[in-house]
Amino acid sequence: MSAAVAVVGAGAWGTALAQVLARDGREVVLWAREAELVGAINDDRRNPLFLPGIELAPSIRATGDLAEAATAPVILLVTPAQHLSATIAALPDVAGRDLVLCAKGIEAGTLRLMGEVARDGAPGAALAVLSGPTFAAEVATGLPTAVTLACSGGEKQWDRLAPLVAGPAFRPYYSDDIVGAEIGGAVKNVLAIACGVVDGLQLGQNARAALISRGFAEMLRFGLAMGARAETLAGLSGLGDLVLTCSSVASRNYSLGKALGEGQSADAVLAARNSVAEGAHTAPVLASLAAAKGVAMPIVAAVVTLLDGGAPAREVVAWLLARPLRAEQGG
Ligand SMILES: NC(=O)c1ccc[n+]([C@@H]2O[C@H](COP(=O)([O-])OP(=O)(O)OC[C@H]3O[C@@H](n4cnc5c(N)ncnc54)[C@H](O)[C@@H]3O)[C@@H](O)[C@H]2O)c1
Ligand SMILES: O=P(O)(O)OC[C@H](O)CO
Repeated sequence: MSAAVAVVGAGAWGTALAQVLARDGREVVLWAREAELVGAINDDRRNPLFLPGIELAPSIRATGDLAEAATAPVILLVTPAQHLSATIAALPDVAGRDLVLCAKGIEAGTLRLMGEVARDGAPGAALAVLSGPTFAAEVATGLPTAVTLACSGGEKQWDRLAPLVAGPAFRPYYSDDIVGAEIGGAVKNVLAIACGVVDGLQLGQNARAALISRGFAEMLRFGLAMGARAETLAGLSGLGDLVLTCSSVASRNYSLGKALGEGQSADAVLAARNSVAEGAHTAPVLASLAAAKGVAMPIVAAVVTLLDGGAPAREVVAWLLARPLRAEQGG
């Protein structure tokens, strides 16, 4: 008999989500791309590559067989955004299943949001997006948080998914705004890099707060142009995750930005990591998409310049501050 739920991707977030779903002995199948992780999870109850130091629930069963994971009626897709399309293409037919998208990013080249990638790759599946302020290590140790669970299938789909996802310390809130939930998670990663730069340059807490606020204005402008609802962007998957990710070195995106502000190059920082910093991939794609929609996103443009090594961080900040004065609200 197949498990009630499968998690595809055993990085930090997929492993933490498996831990949430596996409460009360529920069997969860966790697909790991790395063969050594299958043994480590099944035999040692550990994920030493991506979530070290956490003992995993006994009802999590790792597999290296994607087809086996795909037999579950509910499948959480937790690969990095740039690998979602290839992962879906490798799945057997998942028509009629619930696919819960958990990656936060926009696909390079095609400029597709994760929902578009999944709709194209798995046309008959019922899509949902799970997104919010969720550092994997905190979630895996049972610290409380709340997320947006946006369901393309409306309340009927929510009734299927919410009881699976919700736990004593993991509280989903219903939405039907798939695009809004996706955009918050993708854009906040780029803005977190910018916040890290501000802190790497030691520009002060006022500057960080100002940047979060002006960054949110960019997220809102872009989101509205893409068809998102303002209240979704102001919720857990938008502002909530932005505040989290812009405030802590536990964020891979923020810590990348901090290193840039301290004078390191993006290439050097990323080459030393095995974990993903989605904002580095999303930034140029987001800048292209915003340009195509006629949406001004100066902070995002500044992050693109910094990631490319196009100018020193202090110069990029000076450029941002010297832009023409304008009204706080508006495009
Ligand atoms: N870590 C978190 O706290 C957290 C929280 C919420 C959302 N997310 C999102 O979840 C997604 C996954 O991030 P993560 O933190 O679990 O990853 P991670 O940085 O912990 O691990 C990297 C992951 O990338 C996978 N990978 C590498 N190359 C691949 C390929 N060619 N095909 C498929 N998979 C490949 C690895 O197997 C591994 O699962 C990202 O979009 C991230 O933004 C992460
Ligand atoms: O470590 P980050 O920057 O990828 O952030 C992780 C999560 O998205 C926080 O919600």
